[in-house]
Amino acid sequence: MTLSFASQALIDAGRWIDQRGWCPATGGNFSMRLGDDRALVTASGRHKGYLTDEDFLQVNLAGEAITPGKPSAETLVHTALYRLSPQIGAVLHTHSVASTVLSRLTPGDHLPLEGFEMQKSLQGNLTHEATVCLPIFDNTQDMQILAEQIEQRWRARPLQWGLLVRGHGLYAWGQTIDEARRHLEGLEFLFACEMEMRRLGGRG
Ligand SMILES: CSCCC(=O)C(=O)COP(=O)(O)O
Ligand SMILES: [Zn+2]
Repeated sequence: MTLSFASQALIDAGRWIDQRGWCPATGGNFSMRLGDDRALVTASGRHKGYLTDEDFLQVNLAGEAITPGKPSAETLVHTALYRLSPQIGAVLHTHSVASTVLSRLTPGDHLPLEGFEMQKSLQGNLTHEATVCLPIFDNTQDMQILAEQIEQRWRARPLQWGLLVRGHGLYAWGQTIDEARRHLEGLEFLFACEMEMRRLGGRG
């Protein structure tokens, strides 16, 4: 994976995500794996719709910057995911209204989604009849703690596709940037459907 391919892929993803309103007001952060031991991550505090080549830096998988700049405040979540699975090649973190609200409306540690054809947008999911369970973690400003909680839950059972942080947003990932984008878009569609079902009092 070359640096210029990765930064252009994340710039493109940022424009696309911004057009959908999923990263308002500098919210969100993105990364791509550059190899076994490093990743490219967005700099902290940048608007994700207007990223340029200057808005990225490299970090090792302990989350430490190895090129100049201040990495995203949430870098430790990205690097925890890269450590947990060598299959993960890209991570997109967004702050959509649906992920923020639905994660607050849902008690417990996961959001069940069932009965939607679009569950098949998530890798390995072949039917609307299975229940997709998306993990929810309580929000914290301590990224070390959040990263440890993710690692702990992953070791009990590997997580798939993404996770929600309550009242905060979604982390979606994939083997490639294209797969991460598909998981993000599929999950956002499912969240919007679930919100509408709850608003209308529907089931079935
Ligand atoms: C106004 S966004 C609050 C911080 C956050 O949750 C986020 O995703 C952006 O943080 P970063 O340091 O990556 O810009
Ligand atoms: Zn965030």
